[in-house]
Amino acid sequence: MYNYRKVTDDLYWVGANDHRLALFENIHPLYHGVSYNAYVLLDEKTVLFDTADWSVGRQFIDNVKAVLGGRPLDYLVINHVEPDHAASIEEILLRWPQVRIVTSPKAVILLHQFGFPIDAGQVEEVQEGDSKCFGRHTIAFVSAPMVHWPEAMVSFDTTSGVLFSADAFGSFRALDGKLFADEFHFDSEWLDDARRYYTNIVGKYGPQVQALLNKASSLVGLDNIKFICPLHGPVWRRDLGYLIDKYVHWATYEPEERGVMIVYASMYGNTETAAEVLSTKLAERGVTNTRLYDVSSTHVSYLISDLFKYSHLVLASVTYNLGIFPPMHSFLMDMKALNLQKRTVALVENGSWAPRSGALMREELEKLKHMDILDDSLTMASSLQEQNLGEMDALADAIAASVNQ
Ligand SMILES: Cc1cc2nc3c(=O)[nH]c(=O)nc-3n(C[C@H](O)[C@H](O)[C@H](O)COP(=O)(O)O)c2cc1C
Repeated sequence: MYNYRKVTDDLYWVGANDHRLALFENIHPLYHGVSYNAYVLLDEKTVLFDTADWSVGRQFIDNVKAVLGGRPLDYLVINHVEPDHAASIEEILLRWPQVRIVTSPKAVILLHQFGFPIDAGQVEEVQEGDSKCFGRHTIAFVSAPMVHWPEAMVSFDTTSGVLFSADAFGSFRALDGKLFADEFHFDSEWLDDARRYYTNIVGKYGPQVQALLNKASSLVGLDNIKFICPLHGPVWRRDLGYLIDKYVHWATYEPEERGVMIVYASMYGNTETAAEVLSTKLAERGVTNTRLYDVSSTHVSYLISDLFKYSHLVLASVTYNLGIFPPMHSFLMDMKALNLQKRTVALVENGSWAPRSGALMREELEKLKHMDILDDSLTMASSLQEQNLGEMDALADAIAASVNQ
């Protein structure tokens, strides 16, 4: 049974929701599912923008057929070839063999690599600056390299102001029958999923996202964008500035809020206690926009997401066989892989015979850009003791002063 949604008078969402996938990209946990979005434009010509993951292929095809209502499918525009969007291409070609494919040259190479059987004769390659008229609507194509794959492009309908944004502006979480961001309480229901999606999937490519935002501004004009139709998550038709502002923060690695993320690594609870005591002391100094995480039981995608949100970070770690506690080391490696920068960091180390974690974490943090590592730190010997409380107070003072700057 079809279940499509009308976006504008002649544009339809024909995607579908997946609630069964446990790990997105086989890495990132999904507790609220994910949507795979595709769109059909009914102009003089009919145009499908992207397809959907194989897992929702039946629903997707039902939706496309229902919207076409017996009309042929004339064009398939492929903005992004990642299999969670391109997997159903073959199904489209089998059902509408005369369809013509409009995509970037790099996408053609990847389509062949993935074994999606496109015929050279049915492909129309487009470059940045090209546009194509489908009747009433003219679509301009803008390359979006490494947002987040090399072949990615976005398509802008110069007639209706619809930006088909590929994976840009996407989000985890299924749509569950709704579609538009204004049909949700986005801030409370979606923002964390949208941030966790961007920071872990696209976060490394801040400069490339900034380049795309600048192109959208110079080539298209942000005021001319009336709808944002991403490949995951809600469609935006109002308050686009809210979403673009979030992207500007995330792409430039500027924190959204002045607050403190305390991430601890502890085996027997002593370092955990120290992290709690620090959080208490921060609260007593009026710093209450804080979050406390156990690095062992929090999936790193959530830690990365909140690190893009908050201005300050405390890393409290045991020493483990003369090294950093492995889950804490993994978190540091993920920060580096995602180009994380521009944060103020405080360090707490614990060790029972040769504490080293603080120095080792500092070494890793110094490899990141624009990280301000506070001089004040704390070294514990197995557990927090009376003689440590002076250092702990000084550390809390230094963090509070920095947050309140
Ligand atoms: C397997 C293991 C390896 C450890 N390796 C070191 C080490 O190399 N150097 C050190 O000073 N302490 C070492 N410790 C002690 C811890 O760093 C820490 O002091 C102790 O676990 C208490 O902290 P916790 O209660 O937060 O786990 C180790 C502890 C364990 C269980």
